[in-house]
Amino acid sequence: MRSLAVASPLLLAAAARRRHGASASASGREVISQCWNCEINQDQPFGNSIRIGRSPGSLQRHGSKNLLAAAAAISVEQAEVSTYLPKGDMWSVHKFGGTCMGTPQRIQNVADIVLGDSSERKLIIVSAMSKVTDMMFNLVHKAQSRDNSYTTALDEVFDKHMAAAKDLLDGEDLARFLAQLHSDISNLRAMLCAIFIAGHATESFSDFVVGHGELWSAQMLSYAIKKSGVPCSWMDTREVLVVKPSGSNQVDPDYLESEKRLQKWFSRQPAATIIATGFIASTAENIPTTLKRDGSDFSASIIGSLVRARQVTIWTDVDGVFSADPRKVSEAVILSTLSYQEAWEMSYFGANVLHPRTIIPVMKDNIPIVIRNMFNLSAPGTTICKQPANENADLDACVKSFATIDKLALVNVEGTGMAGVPGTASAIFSAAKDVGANVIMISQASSEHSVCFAVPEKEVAAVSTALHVRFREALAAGRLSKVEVIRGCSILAAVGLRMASTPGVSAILFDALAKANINVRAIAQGCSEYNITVVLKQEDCVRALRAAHSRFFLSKTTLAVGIIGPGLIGGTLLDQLKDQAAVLKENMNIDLRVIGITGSSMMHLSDIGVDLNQWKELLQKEAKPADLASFVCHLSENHVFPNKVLVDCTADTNVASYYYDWLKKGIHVITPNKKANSGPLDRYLKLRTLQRASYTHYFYEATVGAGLPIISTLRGLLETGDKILRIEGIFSGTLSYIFNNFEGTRTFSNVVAEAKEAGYTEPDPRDDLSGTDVARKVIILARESGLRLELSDIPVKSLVPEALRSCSSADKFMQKLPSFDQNWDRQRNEAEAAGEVLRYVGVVDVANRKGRVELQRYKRDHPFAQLSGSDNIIAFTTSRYKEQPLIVRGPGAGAEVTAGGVFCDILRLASYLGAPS
Ligand SMILES: NC(=O)c1ccc[n+]([C@@H]2O[C@H](COP(=O)([O-])OP(=O)(O)OC[C@H]3O[C@@H](n4cnc5c(N)ncnc54)[C@H](O)[C@@H]3O)[C@@H](O)[C@H]2O)c1
Ligand SMILES: N[C@@H](CCO)C(=O)O
Ligand code: NA
Repeated sequence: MRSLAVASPLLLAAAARRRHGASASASGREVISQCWNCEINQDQPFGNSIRIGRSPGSLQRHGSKNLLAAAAAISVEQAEVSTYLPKGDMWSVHKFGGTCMGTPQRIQNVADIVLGDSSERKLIIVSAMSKVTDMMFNLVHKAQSRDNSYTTALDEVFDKHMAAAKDLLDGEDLARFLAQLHSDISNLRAMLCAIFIAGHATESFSDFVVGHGELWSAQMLSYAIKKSGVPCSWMDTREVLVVKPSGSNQVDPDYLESEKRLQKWFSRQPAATIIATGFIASTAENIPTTLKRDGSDFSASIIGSLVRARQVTIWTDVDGVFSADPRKVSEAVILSTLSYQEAWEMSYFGANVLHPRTIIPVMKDNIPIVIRNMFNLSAPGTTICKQPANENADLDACVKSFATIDKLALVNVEGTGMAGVPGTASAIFSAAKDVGANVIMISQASSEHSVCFAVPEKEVAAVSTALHVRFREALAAGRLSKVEVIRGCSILAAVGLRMASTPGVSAILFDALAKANINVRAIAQGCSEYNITVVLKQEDCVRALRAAHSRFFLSKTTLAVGIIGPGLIGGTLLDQLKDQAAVLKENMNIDLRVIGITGSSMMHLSDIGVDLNQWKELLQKEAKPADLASFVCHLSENHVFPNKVLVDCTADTNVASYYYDWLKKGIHVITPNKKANSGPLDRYLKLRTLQRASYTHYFYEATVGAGLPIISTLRGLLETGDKILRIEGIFSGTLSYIFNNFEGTRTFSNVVAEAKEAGYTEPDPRDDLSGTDVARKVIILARESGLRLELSDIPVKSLVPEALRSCSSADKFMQKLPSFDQNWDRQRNEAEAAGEVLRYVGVVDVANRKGRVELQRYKRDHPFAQLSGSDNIIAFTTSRYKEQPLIVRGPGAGAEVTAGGVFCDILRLASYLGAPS
């Protein structure tokens, strides 16, 4: 005789009752023995099993339902309720999913979390260990396909749990668990054998097999908790949760009946910590069933509602609910709160939040659900609750999240014959329903000339055919002009409860899409206003998502920065940005992201921001050949960041020639490079005109006096109506240093080498010695003051010996310079004999519309003779500062001060863009 063993949790319950002193129903046992000729094994530590001594043929004859109904008979006849289930704030409910229960160590961590919760009463819902539910489904699948490898697959299930238990438990607890596991596995083996023979598993048989994963994980966790001395019971939720099937793959909880059963269960086992199985339940007839997809979350929510818990915490492996899919939007942020409706909307759109039905049970009692990361306990998680009343009503905060759905098609039904004709919409959608298509969004303009709706792309052919059939006559008669299908569409949805009744939200959304050059095919917004749905081309979807997300979620003063020329100044700037970025973000809400660095040979690009701690290595190891055009494209086509700036730290005329194009593209420009402002006048004027006419900014403070506030001082004077008469001074840090230090102790060429070494000179020091660099500064200030001068209009006294002007490189020049030292000694001695010093000065003679650059001798007590180091001194003589000029003095060259000046311009830009002051 073959022996088949079946364990029903309801029978387990009966045994549990016996352990607690209640008597099992004789009638229940009778039904079972009639059907199965079995004996109830009462020795099992948890629940029991029934040894069945009849051929498997009777399984089909009587059907699984009879068996399970028999068990029901036992369970329905219960002992009197003696202890009432307390309800309310003392309860906290936790749910741990399969990943959280994935290994013995994780189960122990779960136990620690549970033990760490100081709530008076705790109910913990657990899923099966990760992958176990799939393994169990696979067993059923194999058995019913008559694949006898189900037996080895069952061994794997056994091994997995045995290994986990051995790791986690010891002594008597381990022995009891293993005995139960053995017994369950042998029952399952028998049941699978029956399924194998029948070649078929009923849904309830399948649910019964599959639910074992939860039974084992719940028992293991309860032992693990007990091990630390805390009393703890485990609950087979099939004894408690009663659900009714409702349509395809859905069930509705029967709250009244479930509450009654929970009361009863609790009266028998009034523990303060209860570990309950997720996912599984039973029908009103006590047939095992499951809560279907994401069932454990649903279990937690239903049970949370039954005990009116203070909170339901869903533990998972992410820090909370993101504002958008983080795989698509690296900038996505964790939301601290979400209303029930928002969570609902988002989960509809495939955001991995919670299944919408999970929210319903807790929503009616306003019980918050908190999503927490079990692997990052420091993350506070996302709380899903009733909309907090005093939440900040900032326009940008109205949108909580963005979601997308791909692989859709739009169907557009168009024609003049629809307007004012009742029933057209009904006919359209009943045609869609008839072919089982799921309509995802609908849009109809009030002119009623067209109705458009989105369906999954795979369903559109059937919908289109159905519509052509349904409207054959209308199409033939011309009342409808077309039934059109547009494939390759996606939906972008913006979700937020506060969008309702807040003007301007959709304007911001559509503005962001427009700026990213994205065409919107259809729009829908219901009058609940929780959701704005936009249909667009699928290939635009991620770009649209990023553009919209960044517009609502990034700080308004997030700046994407492209650095051109990471040499002395550019490199120092990158280091300064690295050191200061966190402070700026924290204190001023300015988020600076360097998304590209290009030198003359290599460039490194990043979509979200280069790690500035290793920019040098990245530029060597993760770089591609430099290409300015694609560098600029990388910046301009980035739709994550709303504001972009190119910082030109080269001395290159060619790079400077592109500023106009960049400004035209809406990219701001900042530079210490003097070439654009001192280049051809017409180009300069064109650039400034464009800049004035647009809201794109161009800053170049470091072109004169490095970090000293020269340009800004001049602008301040001009803009407030002062009249500039004359600007004169020492504009060259290099030449200042040279003449401040050329005092007879070192040779002239030595001092030049020192200036180069100190980083004061231009890449080629001849640009300084020739006076060209000073002439450029004079031109920049002259033009700023309104003079229309060309560089060639400035007479310049060059200090570069005639013979060295054509030297092929800066290095060769430096090598040959010592041969001219004697000449310099002579000039210096002559000046000294007259009590004077040499100084190289620039003059902008605004009154006479002229400029000049010259080597002059000054008396030792003249302010220009008092300088040290690389000091610049600039004197503004104006209508207001006539008697005494306004003087700005300080180091006017060098890496730190120059990069600091460029950095200042970046922050100036941020404040123009709305950063706090
Ligand atoms: N050194 C100072 O004290 C000072 C002060 C004010 C202004 N500036 C200006 O700052 C700028 C940079 O000076 P620096 O001392 O850092 O020079 P640098 O030679 O050290 O750096 C310039 C960098 O630009 C790169 N480069 C050149 N052409 C390029 C191109 N077409 N594309 C990409 N990269 C390119 C070079 O490879 C180099 O890395 C110059 O315009 C200079 O006039 C310097
Ligand atoms: N080479 C320049 C740098 C500052 O523009 C100087 O020496 O002044
Ligand atoms: Na300056």
